[in-house]
Amino acid sequence: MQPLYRSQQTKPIDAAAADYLQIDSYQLMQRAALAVYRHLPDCETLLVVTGPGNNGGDGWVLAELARQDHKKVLVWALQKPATLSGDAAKAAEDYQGEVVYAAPAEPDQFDVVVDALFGTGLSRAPGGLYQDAIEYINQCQAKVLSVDIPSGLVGDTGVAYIPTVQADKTVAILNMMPGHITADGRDYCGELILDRLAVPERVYADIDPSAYVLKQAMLNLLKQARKHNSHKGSYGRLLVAGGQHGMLGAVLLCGTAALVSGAGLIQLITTQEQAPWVPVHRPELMALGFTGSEHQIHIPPADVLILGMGLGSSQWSKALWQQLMTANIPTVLDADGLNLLADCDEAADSIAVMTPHPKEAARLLNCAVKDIQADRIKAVETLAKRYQCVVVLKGSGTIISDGEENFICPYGSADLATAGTGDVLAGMIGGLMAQGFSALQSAQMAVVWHALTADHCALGRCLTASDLIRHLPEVLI
Ligand SMILES: NC(=O)C1=CN([C@@H]2O[C@H](COP(=O)(O)OP(=O)(O)OC[C@H]3O[C@@H](n4cnc5c(N)ncnc54)[C@H](OP(=O)(O)O)[C@@H]3O)[C@@H](O)[C@H]2O)[C@@H](O)CC1
Ligand SMILES: [K+]
Repeated sequence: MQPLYRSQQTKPIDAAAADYLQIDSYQLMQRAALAVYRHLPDCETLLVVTGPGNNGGDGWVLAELARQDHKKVLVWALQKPATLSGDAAKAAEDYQGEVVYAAPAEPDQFDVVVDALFGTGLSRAPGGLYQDAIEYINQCQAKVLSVDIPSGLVGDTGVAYIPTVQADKTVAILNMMPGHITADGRDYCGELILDRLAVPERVYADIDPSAYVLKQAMLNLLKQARKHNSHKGSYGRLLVAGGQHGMLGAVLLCGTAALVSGAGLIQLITTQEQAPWVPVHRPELMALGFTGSEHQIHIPPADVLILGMGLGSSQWSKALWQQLMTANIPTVLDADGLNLLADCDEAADSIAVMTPHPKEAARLLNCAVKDIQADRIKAVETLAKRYQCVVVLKGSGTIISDGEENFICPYGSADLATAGTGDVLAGMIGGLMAQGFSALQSAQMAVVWHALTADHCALGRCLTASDLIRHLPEVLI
């Protein structure tokens, strides 16, 4: 899997790469700039906006390459060459073309704008001249290409400062960062290209990544034929509990998704009144009614429990939650199941996977949603360590953590921002666990499958959770 590194890991990566290529850091910068230049959209005229560090250095080198390639180039330097240091100073010195130190008039004279303001060294919100430059870039009609990362986007977290360059294309050099694909990253990078400068991944074997990118190929496991000599009992017994009055849809979506994911036997637990309606909607699902706190539920044998979708927070909800959480069944905890967990101090040993969205994560960690989004990796890791389980933090660039390693999904889109898609995901995770996949593997495969199905449907805002379930099989063909 593709590793993602934090900014503090990029210096050792650069050093290891230079060492492997047997070149110095300036030659590495030249290779980086050439790599970015190769991805430049077709153009005659370009503006290269350079900042104070080595990202700016890449820009100066790229500008010289373009000049030598007979393009009409203008560098807009936010920092005078005399104030630059190291490789960036050398790059500015080697540039033989035209330079300006203020915003060029007529921004629409350029075919392409290269954003070389900040890379991995961004340390605060861009203000003053830098803010003006980013706003200028964002107003240009030209195609915008960002060097390494859009300026203003924090590589470690994917938080986009206001303003951040809105790139059409981003060329990441040597390595990618979590911020390229989680939180705001996908909204700012445009087309994302990684250029490793022909340095193999093994060169960084000693450097611990912050996370890995999940891959479509993980789904190959689900494409394998099942043993001919098997039966429904071979694929697990699953309980799906939740759906207080008026919320039957949540457990139906979850149970149906588990069914389509291949789980053998599925029983829904909902209110006494709603239980008879379950087979009417989905004859493959069995149902059990729970009347309330005075009802000691006879819990059927189960390999996995999925708890929380539409569960609510009433006495009925709490009583069902309490009984099931102490039943010692490996549990996928979702939605209101997580909110009830946040309200209690009891140990919850049976949780195998939890699937919070940022608001649920914030309740569990007793902080604000913006604190979760400010560092999604830290949040998911903290939850995984605290509850000793696999955590799936949903949102743009869903992150999975088992407390040791983190995995980010690069697929999916805002098409999934619709009611019930979370219930579907929980059903898929539990459905895969019931078939014998580990909690981590189930979470990884379900997240990728769910996201790719949305991409495959390409229904935009018209996608519904039911569509998603219907199209799941097509991604495995
Ligand atoms: N090393 C190598 O071999 C290679 C590196 N490569 C390239 O280098 C890039 C990393 O370079 P970098 O470390 O110099 O960081 P970079 O992002 O250019 O800027 C840091 C400067 O910006 C400043 N600054 C920060 N925030 C600011 C703000 N809001 N407003 C104003 N100033 C602000 C900060 O100042 P300070 O925070 O120290 O006050 C510092 O002066 C990397 O992304 C890649 O493109 C490639 O060529 C491959 C080879
Ligand atoms: K940049």
